[in-house]
Amino acid sequence: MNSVRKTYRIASIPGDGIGVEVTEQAIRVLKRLEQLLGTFTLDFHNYDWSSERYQKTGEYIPAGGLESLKNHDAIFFGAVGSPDVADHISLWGLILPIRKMLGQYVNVRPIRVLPGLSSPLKNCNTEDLDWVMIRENSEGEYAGQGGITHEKTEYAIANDIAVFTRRGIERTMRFAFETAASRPRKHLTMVTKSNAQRYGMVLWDNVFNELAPQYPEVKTDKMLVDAMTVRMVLNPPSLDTIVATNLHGDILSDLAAALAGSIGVAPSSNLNPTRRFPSMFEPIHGSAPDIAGRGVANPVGTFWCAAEMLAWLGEAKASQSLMEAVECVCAGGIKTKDVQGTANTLEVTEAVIRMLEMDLASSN
Ligand SMILES: NC(=O)c1ccc[n+]([C@@H]2O[C@H](COP(=O)([O-])OP(=O)(O)OC[C@H]3O[C@@H](n4cnc5c(N)ncnc54)[C@H](O)[C@@H]3O)[C@@H](O)[C@H]2O)c1
Ligand SMILES: O=C(O)[C@@H](O)[C@@H](O)C(=O)O
Ligand SMILES: [K+]
Ligand SMILES: [Mn+2]
Repeated sequence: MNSVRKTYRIASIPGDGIGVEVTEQAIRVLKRLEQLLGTFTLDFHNYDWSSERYQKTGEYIPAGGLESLKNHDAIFFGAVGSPDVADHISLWGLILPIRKMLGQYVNVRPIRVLPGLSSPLKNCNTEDLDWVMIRENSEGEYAGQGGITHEKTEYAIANDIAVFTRRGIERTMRFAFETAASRPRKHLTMVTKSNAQRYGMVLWDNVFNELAPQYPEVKTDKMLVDAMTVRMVLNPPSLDTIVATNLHGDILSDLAAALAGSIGVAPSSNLNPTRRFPSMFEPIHGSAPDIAGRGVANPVGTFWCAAEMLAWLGEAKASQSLMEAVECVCAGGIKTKDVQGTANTLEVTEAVIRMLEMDLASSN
């Protein structure tokens, strides 16, 4: 059978700090995988959008930049944030405009205790923590509405308005129900704070309750976000798919990653499910200035992102091979310090490449 070799145009935005370190290594792994499989080409275009660039030019994204991202099949992102730039400037200068302007309205954050890694929780094994968090990715406290007046006076007044729209909620909830339905346990937990926030969060709950009957195969429950933190820690096996607002999802996904061993292993997919514009794949962690430049960052979260990106592009075999190689390397104890290992970023990367070579070279 003649199969057409597909080419995917990938925009890479390494960003700042360890974002640059882990992205570089993940691209090496992806390029080796491409060579070994010989069934597709990943055509990377590097964008130097970073805090350094902002300090030089006054902008993270140059004029026309967002438009040029639209000419890609996917975006591979590292992290943004620098001790030299206020965090709200960097976030709103780079990552949030991409999420918003490219319609990436859900942020999918799967997490598991990978083989060879351990949870800080007692008796929490691989099969006990296997979740996927669906984070609303366009509104809530991140909607961008708000302001400050009487700044720098004793009458300063500031607000960030939490915005919830029926449309924004419904598209996220539908994605969450579909995700839950596609998983063996078919269980969806909705996270809310509708006891204190009586408008936006009540609309959030109501849309969820209205949609639930349309997905009869999905079992559901509801958690107030404070109690959710307790359940995540004390009863991880009781959870499967989770849907949360932008801010709650941001916070709970860092907790989830820590419970699975480290923030350094957790991936995220900023998806535009309509596929009108490209989706963006990035580890959930930030630029980690405390360890940047030392070559010790855990690249596993970014490798997992690479696997998620391949799956989204339709390269299921490549995605699976990559994830299997990453899991074998973790199981073999080649791990960074955050997951109780002694290897550095490069050593983990090279071990993953060797594992891919062993697995795939023979089959081609
Ligand atoms: N989407 C993004 O790009 C994104 C996400 C989160 C934070 N940030 C930004 O990153 C900067 C730092 O934020 P922070 O310190 O709150 O969060 P962070 O995720 O960068 O780091 C939190 C802690 O986890 C550790 N860590 C993170 N990733 C790791 C990895 N791969 N391997 C080993 N250890 C790892 C760090 O060393 C640090 O101790 C800030 O400017 C923040 O705004 C950006
Ligand atoms: O707040 C955010 O959305 C990001 O900075 C980051 O924390 C993330 O999790 O993507
Ligand atoms: K990131
Ligand atoms: Mn976060």
